[in-house]
Amino acid sequence: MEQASLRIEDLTIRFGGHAAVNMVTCAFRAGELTVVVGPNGAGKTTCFNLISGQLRPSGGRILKNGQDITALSASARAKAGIGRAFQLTNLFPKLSVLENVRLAVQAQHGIGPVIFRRARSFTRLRDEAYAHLEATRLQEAAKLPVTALTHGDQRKLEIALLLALKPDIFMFDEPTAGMSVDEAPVILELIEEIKKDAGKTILLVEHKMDVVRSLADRIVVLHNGELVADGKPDDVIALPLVREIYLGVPAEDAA
Ligand SMILES: Nc1ncnc2c1ncn2[C@@H]1O[C@H](COP(=O)(O)OP(=O)(O)OP(=O)(O)O)[C@@H](O)[C@H]1O
Repeated sequence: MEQASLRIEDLTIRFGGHAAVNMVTCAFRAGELTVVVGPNGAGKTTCFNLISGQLRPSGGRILKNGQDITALSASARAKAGIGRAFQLTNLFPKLSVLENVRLAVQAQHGIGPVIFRRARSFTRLRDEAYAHLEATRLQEAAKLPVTALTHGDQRKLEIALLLALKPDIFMFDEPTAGMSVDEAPVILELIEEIKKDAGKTILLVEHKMDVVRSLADRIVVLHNGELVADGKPDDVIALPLVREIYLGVPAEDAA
């Protein structure tokens, strides 16, 4: 069988006596979009935090392309290709949207935030940054300071910054949360675009069932920190256990 691009084994974290993620084992493959679902408090975000390195597990391990990355810091994991769309905290608020993405592109090329000696390389980096703004439909906001962005545009910028890092594993935690009905489809189309690249592995935490159905190749269900289902969307959604715990309806009443 094809080697998983990302594998978690017996992943566990306890807060006090409570296991927020409990012995979760799961493999993710390139070319596959897995949606992680589960009720509030199921452990989805905690699981993401463990994979991206914001939290250290109490037990278990994380492998990327067969290499154990459990001991790596969050930034080392990002460099290793694990890309997570984050709330915008590391931005330069006085700089424009384009400049912020350009700095991310520059960092990905291993160039620090230095004054440019060569106009040509500067132009190349800026063009690359602009392409990410086009992909996220942010080109009209290119010159705005990041503080002037609407909530929806901030979420798009998170994804533009993620694209700049060129990860091979993409992690999105409710990417359309708080977006208007006009804006959400842009993000979903963008995720569809990323999905076309067979080399990319995508993990998505999502509550909205229409989004889950339209994007998922596979669904993993967490409940009380444990993995309770893992499989093809139709099969998982049809499971009585999933209908009860996730949709909150007895199986016979589910539409
Ligand atoms: N830093 C922490 N300290 C203590 N408990 C925590 C911490 N982080 C998460 N938890 C607990 O772990 C459990 C899982 O939380 P988590 O946020 O991962 O759930 P979730 O599935 O993402 O829920 P939601 O859909 O509401 O975002 C919850 O009981 C939560 O209270």
